[in-house]
Amino acid sequence: MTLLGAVLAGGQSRRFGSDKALAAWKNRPLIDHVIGTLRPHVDTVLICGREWNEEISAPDIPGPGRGPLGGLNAAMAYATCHGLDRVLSVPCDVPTLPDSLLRRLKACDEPTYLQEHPVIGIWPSALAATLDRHLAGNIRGSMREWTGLIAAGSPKLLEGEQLPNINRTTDLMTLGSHG
Ligand SMILES: Nc1nc2c(ncn2[C@@H]2O[C@H](COP(=O)(O)OP(=O)(O)OP(=O)(O)O)[C@@H](O)[C@H]2O)c(=O)[nH]1
Repeated sequence: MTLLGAVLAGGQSRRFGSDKALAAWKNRPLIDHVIGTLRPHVDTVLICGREWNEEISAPDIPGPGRGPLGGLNAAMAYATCHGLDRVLSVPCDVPTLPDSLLRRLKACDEPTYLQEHPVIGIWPSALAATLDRHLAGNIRGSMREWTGLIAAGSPKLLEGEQLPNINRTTDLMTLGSHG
């Protein structure tokens, strides 16, 4: 089964105070850490909600302001158009995604998201039309609402798996140079 890796990289970064995808950690922007971790797991990487260097990118559908679901909708549309069976979505602000988590999600046949961070999930492209319709009727759909609608599975992190999510500059300081 073919897999599109979608890096959800739009949003406002209000809590961070500046564009957090570009914030440097270990001398590289957060988004580059995420791309580097995701790439070995997928057939194609798509950056959703911004253009980024030479990467393939797509604007949110139906437009900006819909939150992460607008980016996921763009990824589902891209996967459908390019004959990719599934989408593995990740945020741009978790620079140390555990490989074990990505492997576990890839092994799921049904739509599945991580309970602690619903932006991280695996979605069959066959759900593209359902998501598109859902967003067409919502001002700003929430991930929780979407996952409830499709009755997606929701495993938790396993012991030892950590997900340092960077929302504020202090989160980056807490992460330090380890991780
Ligand atoms: N493509 C896309 N991604 C988004 C959008 N909003 C948030 N994201 C991504 O979803 C992930 C989680 O985002 P949040 O931290 O909840 O939201 P944010 O807008 O980035 O930050 P805050 O303004 O502080 O809430 C991050 O990877 C964001 O880049 C959006 O409208 N479009």
